[in-house]
Amino acid sequence: MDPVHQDFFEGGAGRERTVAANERAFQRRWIVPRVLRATGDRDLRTTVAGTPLAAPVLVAPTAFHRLAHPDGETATARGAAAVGTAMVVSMAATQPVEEIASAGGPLWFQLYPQPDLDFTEYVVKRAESAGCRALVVTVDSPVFGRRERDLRNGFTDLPSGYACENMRDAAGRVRSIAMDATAGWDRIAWLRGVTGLPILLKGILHPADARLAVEHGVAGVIVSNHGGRQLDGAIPTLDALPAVVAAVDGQIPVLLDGGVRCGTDVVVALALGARAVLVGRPVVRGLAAGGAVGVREALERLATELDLALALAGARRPVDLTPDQVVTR
Ligand SMILES: Cc1cc2nc3c(=O)[nH]c(=O)nc-3n(C[C@H](O)[C@H](O)[C@H](O)COP(=O)(O)O)c2cc1C
Ligand SMILES: CCCCCCC(=O)C(=O)O
Repeated sequence: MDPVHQDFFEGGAGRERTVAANERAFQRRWIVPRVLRATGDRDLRTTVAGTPLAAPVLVAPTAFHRLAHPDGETATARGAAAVGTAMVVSMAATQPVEEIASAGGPLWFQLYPQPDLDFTEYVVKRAESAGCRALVVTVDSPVFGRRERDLRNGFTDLPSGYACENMRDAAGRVRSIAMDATAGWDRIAWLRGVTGLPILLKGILHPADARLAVEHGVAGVIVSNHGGRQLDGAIPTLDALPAVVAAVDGQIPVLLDGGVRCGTDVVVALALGARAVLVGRPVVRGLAAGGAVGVREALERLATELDLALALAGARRPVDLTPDQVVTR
């Protein structure tokens, strides 16, 4: 991969403290296994916002897949479909959502709230028509994070021949993605009025925001700091998870992303109350290494490791894990 593009995929905001801390937070957790629990007949399946998943690991929305592999987002979707999980298509995808949907697996669509409401509605309807089953609204980006690597590399736009294909308006012109610092909770109420799709908010870290999310009728929250690409110094997602889980009090599912790298990480997040996790960079690395097959292998490896870790931790199903099975040292 072009090292400039690799820096885009791997990098984060500021001094990348939060990027590193997301992974480190998992290193500080230890699993306390239960025994003699008859875990022979394991079942990894779960359902989130009406979408059945073969395992509680989804593909996080990440931008610009054609820079990682010529087959782009369609290859990622094929890899996700092969393992029976959902891909969240980024608003900054480099292929049209209709084409990505041809892979056949379940898709959700990620949206940055745009200041132009008519255009926002147009994009949402397009995702709906393409068959997306949920809308993931990214709420941690009122402005764009300062990505030092990209600034150093002069990477400010897509190379010619690439575009954010889901930002085309009705006339076929590609709009720039705006970060809308004017958006408030009323925007979520407005979105609920324009789509029947379940809405999940991505980028929740504070328990008070989790409660507001419940009050605004969303179908789920994703505890996320955008993989450390927005607010450097933001709390690692695993550290934020327990308070968010307590705040929603079982009323809606809580998902988590950031730093999930292996099956035992998934076990820890599930035990602390996440219904499922999403993975960003591991999927992009799989895509860069081997297209759809690379994505499939990255996701398969996580599912296989999760299956093994569940058995060894004494759980037959993800819901059998309990918070007392994780300690922090
Ligand atoms: C290269 C890259 C591009 C991303 N693009 C988006 C995006 O378009 N929309 C979004 O909501 N989040 C985006 N994210 C954040 C991811 O959805 C996710 O929160 C994060 O990658 C999870 O952390 P992980 O990479 O450690 O798994 C991006 C992350 C990366 C690494
Ligand atoms: C203004 C371009 C938006 C691309 C956003 C992709 C993204 O969220 C990221 O973290 O990178």
